Amino acid sequence: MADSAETRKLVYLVTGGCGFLGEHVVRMLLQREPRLYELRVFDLHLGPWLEELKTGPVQVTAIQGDVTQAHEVAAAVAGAHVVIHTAGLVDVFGRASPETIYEVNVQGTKNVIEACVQTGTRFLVYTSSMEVVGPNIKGHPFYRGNEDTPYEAIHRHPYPCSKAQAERLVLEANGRKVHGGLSLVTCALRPTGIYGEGHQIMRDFYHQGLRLGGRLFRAIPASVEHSRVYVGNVAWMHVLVAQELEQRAALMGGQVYFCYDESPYKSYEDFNMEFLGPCGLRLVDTRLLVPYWLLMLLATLNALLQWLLRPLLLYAPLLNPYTLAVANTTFTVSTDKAQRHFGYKPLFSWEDSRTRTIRWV
Ligand SMILES: NC(=O)C1=CN([C@@H]2O[C@H](COP(=O)(O)OP(=O)(O)OC[C@H]3O[C@@H](n4cnc5c(N)ncnc54)[C@H](O)[C@@H]3O)[C@@H](O)[C@H]2O)C=CC1
Ligand SMILES: C[C@@H](CO)CCC[C@@H](C)[C@H]1CC[C@H]2[C@@H]3[C@H](O)CC4=CC(=O)CC[C@]4(C)[C@H]3CC[C@]12C
Repeated sequence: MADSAETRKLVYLVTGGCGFLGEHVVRMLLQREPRLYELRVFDLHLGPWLEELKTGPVQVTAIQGDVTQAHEVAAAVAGAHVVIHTAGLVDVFGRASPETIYEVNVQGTKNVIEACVQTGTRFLVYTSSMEVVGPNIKGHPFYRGNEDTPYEAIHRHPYPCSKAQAERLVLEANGRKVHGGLSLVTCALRPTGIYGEGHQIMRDFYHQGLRLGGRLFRAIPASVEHSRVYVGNVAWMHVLVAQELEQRAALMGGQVYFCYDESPYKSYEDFNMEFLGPCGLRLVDTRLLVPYWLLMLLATLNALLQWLLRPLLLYAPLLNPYTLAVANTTFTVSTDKAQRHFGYKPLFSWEDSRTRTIRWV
């Protein structure tokens, strides 16, 4: 029934569609959007897995392109009903320069907005981040907060600064007239730390644990809690928002939503052990041996080494003053805004999310 030509008429574009989150959004759209006629997957690097999707009832169009190039973005957006903009440079390790991070995250987002306006695309869903809120440079905890919780969102690092700037542009664009005279409807989703199949840092921790004889060493107190969210639920929330934006434009346009599910609040390391434990690793408590000041010293040394070695090679370890500060600051969200505004309920239970992630690791 859903495969008839009359029901399939929507064209979606997913930027960053070959990334960790983007791939899940693409697959979720194919499973859960029966009105889909064409799915355009736009990315700097296209994945070989896209080929297997081309045999289904939906026309899957792979577009190799760069969001920093306005003409490439406009060509991809032209004729799309909905754009889900997940493309971004996720770098808190100093791999890319601040200029490149801004170019991709801010200019890239500007290009997407302008392309919607020029070509008449009305619905834009932006993948923002919890990082636009915090943790801030003062290390203030954000405890069980929601979208309206007051918090001093002051940042210095290029990644959160660029995400905050891009999110503001997207929200300000809500209501702009697009080609044809109708209004643009935008909203932004703010995932907390995403985990699940394809989460590269989780694999890195796993391999590090194997190298250390099946052990990982606790560096952060167990009392520092983080919210985490399963990638399948983040993808589901994007699909649902995209589907509901037209009907609920007045309510949802210009809004931000944290992405949440039933994953437990835990420290970053304890949460990772939910998956790495069943894969044979154990977390050794060495916090009394490695006090915080020593970790900070190591993180600062890493930053110094990165700077000194930059002319010769790229030294970008996981530990630096910024990642240490994020890992060491409580950031948990507790909200039902997405449920109230567009009926979101997690598609995957915590048990499901955990099992799928363990299987992948
Ligand atoms: N991973 C996480 O925990 C979180 C991620 N986010 C956001 O979610 C989005 C997706 O992140 P991930 O999937 O984790 O990252 P990712 O790096 O796996 O995916 C990003 C995708 O964007 C593409 N891309 C990068 N530069 C591009 C350019 N100039 N033109 C076209 N495509 C380009 C990359 O090739 C990649 O496929 C990002 O916007 C990120 O800021 C938000 C919160 C948490
Ligand atoms: C001190 C180390 C000892 O084990 C642990 C270092 C862990 C860090 C690499 C991660 C801790 C928190 C992560 C960030 C957080 O989940 C929020 C994020 C949101 C985003 O939008 C992008 C990714 C990230 C910044 C994420 C990156 C990795 C951590 C800093």
